Amino acid sequence: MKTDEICVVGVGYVGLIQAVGLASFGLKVTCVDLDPAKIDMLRRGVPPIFEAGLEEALRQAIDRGLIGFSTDIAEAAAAPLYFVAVGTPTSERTGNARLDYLEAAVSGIAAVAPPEAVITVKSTVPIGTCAALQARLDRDHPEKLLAIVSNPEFLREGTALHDFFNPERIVIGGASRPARERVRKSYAGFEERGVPVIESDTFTSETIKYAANAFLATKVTFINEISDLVETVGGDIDEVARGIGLDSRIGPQFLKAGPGYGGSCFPKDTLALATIGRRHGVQQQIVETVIRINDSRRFHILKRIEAAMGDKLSGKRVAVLGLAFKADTDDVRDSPAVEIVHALLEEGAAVRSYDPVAKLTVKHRGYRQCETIAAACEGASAVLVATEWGEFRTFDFTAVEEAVERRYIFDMRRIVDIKAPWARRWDIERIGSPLIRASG
Ligand SMILES: NC(=O)c1ccc[n+]([C@@H]2O[C@H](COP(=O)([O-])OP(=O)(O)OC[C@H]3O[C@@H](n4cnc5c(N)ncnc54)[C@H](O)[C@@H]3O)[C@@H](O)[C@H]2O)c1
Ligand SMILES: O=c1ccn([C@@H]2O[C@H](COP(=O)(O)OP(=O)(O)O[C@H]3O[C@H](CO)[C@@H](O)[C@H](O)[C@H]3O)[C@@H](O)[C@H]2O)c(=O)[nH]1
Repeated sequence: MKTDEICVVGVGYVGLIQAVGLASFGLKVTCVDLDPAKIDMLRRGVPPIFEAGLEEALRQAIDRGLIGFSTDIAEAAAAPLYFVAVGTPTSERTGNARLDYLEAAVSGIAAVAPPEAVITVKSTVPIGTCAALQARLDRDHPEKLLAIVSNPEFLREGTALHDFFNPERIVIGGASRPARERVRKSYAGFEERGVPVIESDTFTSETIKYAANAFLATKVTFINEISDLVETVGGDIDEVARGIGLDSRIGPQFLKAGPGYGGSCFPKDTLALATIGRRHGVQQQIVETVIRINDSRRFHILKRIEAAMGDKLSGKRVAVLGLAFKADTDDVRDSPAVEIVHALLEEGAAVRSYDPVAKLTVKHRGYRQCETIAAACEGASAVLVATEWGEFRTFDFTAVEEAVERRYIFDMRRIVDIKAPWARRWDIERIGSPLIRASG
């Protein structure tokens, strides 16, 4: 490896995008991941995740000879710059983010890295983590003068490559100015385009990441509560959202009412922030309330479905359209759709699901994954739209009218076309709206 090369450790949703993105700038990137199956796929140019544009970008990087893959960190032994993007999942015991993957990765890097190498933490980590890692490196490898830099990631799944190439800001935290500078240089192209760069200490940069996610989760939770109100008092939640979102102080994004936030980040990061607050005696009351409201939302949805189905789900068949936590991704981590599938099965319902890309590994007599919307709807007493995939927006439910047991849709994403001719023949209930009965 040449000394101007970069090593990315942990090539999941974040690391792989980072690696492919940096390679597209002409930088030479070595990717290291513990998972041999993932590395094997990547070597063959096959992305282990579903993400728009990723396959093409990966193949280009391979063809240009700018990206390599390994399960062995020693193969990246001369890199002056490392990016670490390993998972930091919730600890069941503490509620905080687990750091064992990160600590193992940083120890592995420190053992092989050349002197003065920079280890950049892209993983989302509890405030104080980077300072603690720096202290550990200074103690265990004093002769190497290794530097930790915090560089949180803000990409969204489903638009990850687009977000990598169009960041709204770059945050670089670290005690060492030359180390921050080295990370900053790898993003030079963005800065030339006017993307703001925030340089700070690591406490600030780690807090920015948690505060951003907690704020967005709060915004979603706020509109969901207003949506509950609209369901009862009347009105249209999408118009309410538009009406407030046009106020530039509020902004239009993250005001789509739905089943509650999910995914691998918001639930984990809000919980971690609340835990960090408590640990430091500074309770984050807004975030704690947001978590509580969001957690109870799935129960609220289930109650509405139960009420519409005559209070008994046992023995009934439900079609669930969508499994991913949102559209355009295959990620099912903390997916509201998946939680609803589990809840329905627990209530004794039989569930058939369909998702264009996401797959579930649930083994249950009452559960079947289908290859088409029509197959999922076969014999259903309720059709639940759980993820906002484009094909559900345009689907003509005339095609399944004869196949279903009852023409009833519960739309958790407010995307089915209620103005379409077929919609008059169905009972349609949506988050944020009262039941619209079939008009014949
Ligand atoms: N997914 C997102 O949208 C997103 C966005 C911003 C930030 N983040 C944060 O980035 C981090 C990574 O998230 P992700 O979704 O990419 O996770 P992921 O689970 O998709 O990928 C993590 C990868 O790290 C590998 N790994 C674990 N320990 C390793 C080690 N010691 N050496 C080498 N590889 C190792 C795993 O095999 C896995 O492939 C998390 O902290 C997350 O909170 C995620
Ligand atoms: O108006 C909205 C917007 C989002 N959501 C839900 O909120 C969750 C998160 O959505 P989104 O933010 O689009 O997806 P993520 O890929 O989880 O991205 C978030 O989490 C990442 C990991 O930290 C950050 O990098 C991103 O900036 C941050 O948006 C999902 O369940 C969405 O369905 C809504 O219900 N209504």
